[in-house]
Amino acid sequence: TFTCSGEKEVNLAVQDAKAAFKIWSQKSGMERCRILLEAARIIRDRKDEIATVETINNGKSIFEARWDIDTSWQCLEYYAGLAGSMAGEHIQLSGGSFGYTRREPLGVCVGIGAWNYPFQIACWKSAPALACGNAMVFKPSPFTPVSTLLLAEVYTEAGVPPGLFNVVQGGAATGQFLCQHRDVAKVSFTGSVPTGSKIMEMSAKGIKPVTLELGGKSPLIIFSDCDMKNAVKGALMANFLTQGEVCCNGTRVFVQKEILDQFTEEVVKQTQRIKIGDPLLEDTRMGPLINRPHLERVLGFVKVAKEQGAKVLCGGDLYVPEDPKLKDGYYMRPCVLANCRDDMTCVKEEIFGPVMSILSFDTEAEVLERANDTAFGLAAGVFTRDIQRAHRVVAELQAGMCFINNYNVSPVELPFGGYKKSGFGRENGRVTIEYYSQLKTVCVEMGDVESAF
Ligand SMILES: NC(=O)c1ccc[n+]([C@@H]2O[C@H](COP(=O)([O-])OP(=O)(O)OC[C@H]3O[C@@H](n4cnc5c(N)ncnc54)[C@H](O)[C@@H]3O)[C@@H](O)[C@H]2O)c1
Ligand SMILES: NCCCC=O
Repeated sequence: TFTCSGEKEVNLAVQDAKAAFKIWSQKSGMERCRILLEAARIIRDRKDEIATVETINNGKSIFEARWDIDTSWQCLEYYAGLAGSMAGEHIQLSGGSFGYTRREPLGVCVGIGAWNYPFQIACWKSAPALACGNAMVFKPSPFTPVSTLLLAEVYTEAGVPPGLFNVVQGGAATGQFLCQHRDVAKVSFTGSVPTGSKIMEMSAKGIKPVTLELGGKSPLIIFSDCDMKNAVKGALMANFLTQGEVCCNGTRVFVQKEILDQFTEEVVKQTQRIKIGDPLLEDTRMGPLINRPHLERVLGFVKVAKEQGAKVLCGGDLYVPEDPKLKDGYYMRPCVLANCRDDMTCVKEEIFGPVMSILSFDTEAEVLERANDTAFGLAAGVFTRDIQRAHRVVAELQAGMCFINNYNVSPVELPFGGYKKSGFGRENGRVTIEYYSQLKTVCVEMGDVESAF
């Protein structure tokens, strides 16, 4: 049980972060690099312990939580590597005068996280922020408050100044205090579209830049010339990681008519094999959903899908594990829906649960139009052996993160983020440095002032 941080605690956290910023921002990139590398090493060494905490925090399988922790320390390593090479430009002007640019940190940045990847989100935000010389106050979701505290412990042990990475706990009210705080220079948010819109509004009042990593309803397009085995594996990866609670999931699975039956049969077979149960057991691949209201919401989507004419090929109902201690857990069986149409609720709205909707298509032009017919634009995927078609199709897809012949892999070297209502700004990759720093231009006169007066 955690106490929500109120205005007083938020003020203290920001004040402390501000003091730490003064020290941290004066360090050289190489000094910051060494401390971030040490933090990455500590996470790697404590991987099993942190993954266990994450599983208890969120409910995802321990198998998957370990992947999350890997992409977390890798992110710290990646930005540690960039910290030492951040530099401006020197620009020669006439008469020996010149200009130069300095890449400077923003100050105290705020990170606000969702509950599906608590530790990973905190790392994906704090690593580039700290690498650029900023401080960060982070608020995890109140549904998953625990693992981010371990990250604060790790940074402290690695040698960052006290308060450089501060954690406050709470929900909307705490988040609002953070966004409205006058000493906060930037807000990086991961969560739903409606909350993202509120964050942007609050930040606009203080002219604060924002990064918004929001929801999605991403298309996965399977052409008839695909490698069937990989396409089926890709569809499962696109729908059932973290109990389907993944922002970039490819939940609209468009399958070319010629292979619809074969693909569907294989997907259903594999989905029914997913081992559901105690997420701390090594062979479990799907744990419980985040909480009871969310479970009921997801089951509600399946009910509406049936009413609108979809056919449930498997799952979509409550699952009660044999282990009596799990009988009240928020489990459901992963669901595959067939006979879906583009106008159905299950195809239009983000469900954020283990529900795959299969749709059929005839031609490339048709599927592209249907795939892009959404207000979201987070991710998209295509399976085909025709390499020209693969690149032609992704060039047309309105999504920030596109996969060819795979889905939901997260190399930290690649920028991640959305188009349209799925947000803007990026996490990971070199470009994210731009979102956590500002450019100062210095113009140097080597001669006399040429005055108009
Ligand atoms: N694009 C991405 O990278 C990404 C990653 C993970 C999750 N998501 C999205 O997140 C959503 C699920 O997460 P959620 O239910 O935690 O989202 P949410 O929007 O309900 O909450 C996200 C965070 O915002 C805080 N918050 C809520 N109201 C706030 C307010 N008015 N002011 C400030 N902070 C406020 C919450 O306490 C939480 O920490 C899904 O839509 C999912 O797609 C996106
Ligand atoms: N591993 C990336 C997941 C982000 C979205 O939920």
